Amino acid sequence: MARLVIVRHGQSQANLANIFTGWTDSPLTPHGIAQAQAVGRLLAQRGYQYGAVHTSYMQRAIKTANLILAAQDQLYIPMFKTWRLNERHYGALSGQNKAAVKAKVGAAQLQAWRRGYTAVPPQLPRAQHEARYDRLGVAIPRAESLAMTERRLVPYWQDQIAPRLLAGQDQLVVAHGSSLRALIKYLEGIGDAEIDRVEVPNAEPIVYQLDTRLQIQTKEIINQPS
Ligand SMILES: O=C(O)[C@@H](CO)OP(=O)(O)O
Repeated sequence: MARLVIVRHGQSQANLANIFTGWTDSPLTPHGIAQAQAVGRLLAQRGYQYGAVHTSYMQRAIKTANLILAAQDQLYIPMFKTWRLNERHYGALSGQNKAAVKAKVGAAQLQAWRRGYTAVPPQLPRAQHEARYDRLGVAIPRAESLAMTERRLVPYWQDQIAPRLLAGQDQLVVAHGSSLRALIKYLEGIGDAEIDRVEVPNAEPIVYQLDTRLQIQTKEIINQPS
């Protein structure tokens, strides 16, 4: 039996400004840094020890992971960074204010893009070049639905996270609202029509106890004391 701890990054500048983020590399706010440190202290109190930590190519997740590990005195553990844990790519919505988009397209369309499973946000006319992805040999998406996000995330789960859990090592995953919704959908077998009800707040760890076949034994959401 092994433990899987998943955490969404602390508040980013884009979160604070109510801006669609996606693959935009928005930094943590001072509040986001404090949230990440508080998560680390909470997990330290529980004495969790990880075999490895997995995070994305985005600084808000990488820094949150490091702040958590620092508070747990586990900065030494292996950290794996993968584009497959990146936030869902928000396409042409990236960088736009959520309230302004809602005023333009209406609440129902906004909700479909934000929380639906198959809705693809408006695509960028061409994929943006970013040096960090050059060596990966993958096409940067022009926009992603949650379903597309799940499809690119699951191979990483199968290749890198599941084998370590099966070996009995606890794992920490620090990622994003919708990349974690995709993982939760996959792990819990949530239906396509039900996933719109799943929200993953910043810096609120979810702890799964998994059996030797990686079936969920227990799920606990750890709320930070406000
Ligand atoms: O902007 C984003 O990339 C995500 C997460 O912050 O936003 P939303 O919750 O609207 O999908």
